[in-house]
Amino acid sequence: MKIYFATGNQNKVDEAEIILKEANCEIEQIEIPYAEVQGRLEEVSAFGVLEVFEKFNRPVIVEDSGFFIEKLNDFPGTYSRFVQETIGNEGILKLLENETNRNAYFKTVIGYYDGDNIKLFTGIVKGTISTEIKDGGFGFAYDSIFIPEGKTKTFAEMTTEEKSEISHRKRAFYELKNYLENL
Ligand SMILES: O=c1[nH]c(=O)c2ncn([C@@H]3O[C@H](COP(=O)(O)OP(=O)(O)OP(=O)(O)O)[C@@H](O)[C@H]3O)c2[nH]1
Ligand SMILES: [Mg+2]
Repeated sequence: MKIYFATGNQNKVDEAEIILKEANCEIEQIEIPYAEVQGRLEEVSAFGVLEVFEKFNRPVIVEDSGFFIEKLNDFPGTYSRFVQETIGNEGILKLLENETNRNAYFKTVIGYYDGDNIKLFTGIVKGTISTEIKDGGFGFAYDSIFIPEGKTKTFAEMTTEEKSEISHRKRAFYELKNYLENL
């Protein structure tokens, strides 16, 4: 089955392809921009997929993800991209300097629309923020400061395949796959 994925983020496409490889799903990235409403991930994905469908007229998905830090009241959340591009991981580590509560999680919400009904598929992975940047050359954005629970390496120290075994994106795309297989 082919899934059209409206995103400007190649990292997401690469991970989705790895996640769905053995499910004979083909991912085709389409570059149809959409407004990201100010709100929760669910709202960004729901409004975004409607806007993309209006222009594309075929079943399509969008994905909105965010990084949520417990001690900072779930900051940066839906502003993750802006925060990554401004203060970056060094800034996040500065905000958490000498902080013992380093709990954080990634969340992905995929919005799917085929003209009939909108479906949202969610994936969450909990973990902690490292005390220093630990970059093994993999991943992107916050991956080099995020240690998923039960692991000792950051996402950026794991290969994309290893990350995609447990990531928020894996969990959301598997929910989508299961839904599409039973359509
Ligand atoms: O370390 C990370 N590991 C991940 O697995 C991950 N997934 C998303 N993000 C970051 O969170 C923001 C999402 O924003 P986002 O969902 O709007 O994506 P985006 O704007 O990059 O692409 P698009 O799909 O909207 O075109 C952006 O800063 C992404 O870099 C991640 N950071
Ligand atoms: Mg975005």
